[in-house]
Amino acid sequence: MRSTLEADGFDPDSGARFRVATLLAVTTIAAYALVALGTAVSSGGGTTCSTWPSCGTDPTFGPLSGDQFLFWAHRAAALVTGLLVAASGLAVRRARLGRRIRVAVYAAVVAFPVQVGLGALIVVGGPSLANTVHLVLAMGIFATLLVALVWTLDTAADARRDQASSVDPTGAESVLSAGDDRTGEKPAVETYVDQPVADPSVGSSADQPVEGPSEHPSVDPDAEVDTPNDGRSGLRRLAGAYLTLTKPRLMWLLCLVAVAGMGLATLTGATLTATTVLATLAGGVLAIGASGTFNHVYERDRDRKMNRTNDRPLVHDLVPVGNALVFGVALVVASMAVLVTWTNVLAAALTLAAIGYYAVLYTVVLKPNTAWNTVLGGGAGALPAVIGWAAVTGDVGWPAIGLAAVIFLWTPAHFYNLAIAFRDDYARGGFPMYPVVEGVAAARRQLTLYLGATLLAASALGWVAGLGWLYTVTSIALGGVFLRSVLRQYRHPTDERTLRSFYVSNYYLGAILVAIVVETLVFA
Ligand code: HEM
Ligand SMILES: CC(C)=CCC/C(C)=C/CC/C(C)=C/COP(=O)(O)OP(=O)(O)O
Repeated sequence: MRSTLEADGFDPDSGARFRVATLLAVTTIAAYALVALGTAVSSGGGTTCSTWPSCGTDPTFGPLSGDQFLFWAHRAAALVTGLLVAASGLAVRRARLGRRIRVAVYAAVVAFPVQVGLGALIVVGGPSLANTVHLVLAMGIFATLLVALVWTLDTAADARRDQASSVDPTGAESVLSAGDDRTGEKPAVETYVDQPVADPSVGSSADQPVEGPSEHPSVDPDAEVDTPNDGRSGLRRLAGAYLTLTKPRLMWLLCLVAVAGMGLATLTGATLTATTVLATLAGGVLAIGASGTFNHVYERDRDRKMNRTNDRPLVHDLVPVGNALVFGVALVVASMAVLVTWTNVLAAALTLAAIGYYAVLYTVVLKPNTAWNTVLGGGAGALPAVIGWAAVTGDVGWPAIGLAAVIFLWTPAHFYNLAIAFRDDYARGGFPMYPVVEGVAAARRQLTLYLGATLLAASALGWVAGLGWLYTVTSIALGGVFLRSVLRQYRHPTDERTLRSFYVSNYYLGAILVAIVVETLVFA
């Protein structure tokens, strides 16, 4: 039986496709390093290098300054990436991959020498427009390669499914198409059903004996705290229940976002005092606690239906709903009092908006009604960047908006991992999360593209804010780790790997935020 891919003139060997994908992945990560180094080089001042290609220095003798190191690293990365792009062009041609993949990779092959020419023009004193075009084209090359890579991985997974079907057209095909997510490697135990869940509101997959993600015991940070009858004294259990309502595990990263926003604000020359830092963090923690509490109250009936959340305090009446509401309101009042007293009205108003965004816009309007809930909901988590900046300066600035954009784009790359792993659970709860509505393959594609956009936004932020080598090196290293982690899901789409990407997403963001804080507050 000829597979559909063969009928379309494709090479049916999934192994060959995955090998091309590996080369494309390395090329894409190298292209990202090139973009990140490029933004660092152009924001670090164009005077360090005055000649091309020698940079006016000999790299083998004498210590290089930080800027010279970045210039040399940029040139070395350009050389390596150029060779990889050329090799990728040859590889997609030889593997007879689909037309759109070839066109995308060839476009990168053609654009690359143009980039080199523009780079040389900038160094020898070309117009400033050349700098902007150089940067935009670099981002375009990265984006084109990433899209080609995603298409290649998709066709490789399709080919693998086709191959598995043709090996066993009766049993395996039906198992794979109905129950597996395209891999055929470990059916039934750890892989996903690659089809949307038909009607999320009735949790259609709830009755299937799904093993793995939906039953995963450890990802819910609240699980141990909430478990009723766990032998703790009544008072400690009650305190634990109230603490759980505030969603404490989320706080460190959101606080780090706010501190990074404050750090960026100091680049304007504004002074940062210990009072501002402490008050912003205290007000922020109280605000996150308030919005988390309202989220628990509103979702208590759906939480009861989901394995991941059915041990939450309100599901077990550990806290009466009325008390939880009073607790939430008290936290809002305390947060506003702290922020107005020790920071400023703008920071307080933005925090109130963030509470409304998460507790009402996301929880009540978006989450139960649209698969866009995560994308649009990302604005809530992005606001702390602007809040931190506003607490220091009393206004809103571009670097803060740049950081907010990074968080906004990062959110789907963060949460879709969890949504994929727990898609049956979300379906049970009646939530139209993207993988529930559109299927796992589409969600993974989206998350990869959002990750690419996050990496580009992080580079743009480095450019706008003039961040230096620590931020650049951290972005490249952790960005590469995050991208690799997500790309590995295509080849090994298990819940374990998907959840690993979820945690890697937090480490990535945490690391670049720490780099911002160190560069702006420690190195300054
Ligand atoms: C629409 C936006 C977001 C959604 C839907 C989302 C969803 C989730 C979910 C469901 C969890 C599991 C923990 C739990 O049950 O409470 C989680 C964990 C977490 N999220 Fe997000 N998240 C979003 C945005 C953010 C943002 C903006 C940040 C910080 C900048 C963040 C940081 C974290 C952290 C630190 C964890 C804890 C991971 C751990 O258990 O160690 N999230 N997120
Ligand atoms: C300053 C301030 C108030 C900021 C608020 C921003 C905020 C708390 C963003 C986090 C969003 C988040 C972690 C949602 C959790 O998803 P979920 O609620 O869908 O998770 P669940 O399925 O576990 O309920």
